[in-house]
Amino acid sequence: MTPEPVVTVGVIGAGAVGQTVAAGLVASGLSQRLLIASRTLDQAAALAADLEDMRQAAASPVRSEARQVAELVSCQATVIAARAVFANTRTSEVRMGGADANAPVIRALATALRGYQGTVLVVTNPVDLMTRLFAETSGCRRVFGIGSNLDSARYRITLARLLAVPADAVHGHVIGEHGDGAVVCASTTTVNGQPAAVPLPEVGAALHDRPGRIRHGIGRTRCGPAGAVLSTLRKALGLVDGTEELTAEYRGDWLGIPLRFTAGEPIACLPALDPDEDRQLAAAAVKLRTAYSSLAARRPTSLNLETM
Ligand SMILES: NC(=O)c1ccc[n+]([C@@H]2O[C@H](COP(=O)([O-])OP(=O)(O)OC[C@H]3O[C@@H](n4cnc5c(N)ncnc54)[C@H](O)[C@@H]3O)[C@@H](O)[C@H]2O)c1
Repeated sequence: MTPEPVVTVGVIGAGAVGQTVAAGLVASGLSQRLLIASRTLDQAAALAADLEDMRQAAASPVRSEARQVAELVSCQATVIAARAVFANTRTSEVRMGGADANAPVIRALATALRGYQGTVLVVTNPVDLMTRLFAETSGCRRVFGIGSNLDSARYRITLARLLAVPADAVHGHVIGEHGDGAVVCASTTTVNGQPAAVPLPEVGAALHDRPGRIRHGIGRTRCGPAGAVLSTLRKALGLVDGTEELTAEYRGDWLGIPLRFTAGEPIACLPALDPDEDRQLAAAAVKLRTAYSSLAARRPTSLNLETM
């Protein structure tokens, strides 16, 4: 009998999100091996040691090792959760506040992983721009951004709470930007298979406030994005079929769109939109296209590891 192939997942960035994703991978056994890279090898080695302790204590089969970024080319999938050191003082368009600081990090990682054949999941914000930047700089084919699936998960639990129904009775998507240009697909949302009356102002306010409340309480959002990463990895690695709302190229723009994965292969499946949702999606596309062009037009600053 031929042995089962070993699935190896890479995680870049040993901070709040990277740690939570990595711990989720060790706990779930979704992959057999985990390679960690970060700004320094010492940082990656520290997280790998902590994860090895977890493996031993929890009797998990998943081994963790520290590596340089370029060595992650052997991984079937790689998660990018790196963040430059900068103070984000924005109170609106908060995620966009990371564009200039994080772009050089993403460019450097994309250059190191040029030609990579595996799946790349970008978490770094502003995720719609950073996903496109990584894809265009690296030339990698399978690059997706995490964000709209987290928004969709938050939408479903929020609507379930507002309508006093179980969360798994709610089906509906949030697409467009992972940010202020998110589009709630209310017209196709169902509860127990029936069209739902979505209280859009309450839903919008809850979606907008939730990340800030989490950050205020525990410093960073980490478990929600990690859940969205693990759920996407299962589909992208072909372990299960299903739909995730991910940043991907769609009709020339990069934004959050539902992708249906079958045996690991994605197909875009945009739900029917009413005229208002259609307008909002078009506005999100223009906003992201414009922000990306102006990011590309600004002179790339060289990556200085000492200042990160
Ligand atoms: N898309 C989403 O849904 C979502 C949700 C939460 C957070 N995020 C984003 O994820 C990113 C990470 O967040 P965090 O809270 O884990 O940040 P963090 O500051 O806790 O960790 C960032 C890590 O990246 C490492 N790093 C910095 N430069 C690097 C480089 N050049 N190469 C490799 N590693 C490098 C740092 O050393 C650190 O370990 C942020 O941009 C954040 O806004 C996105």
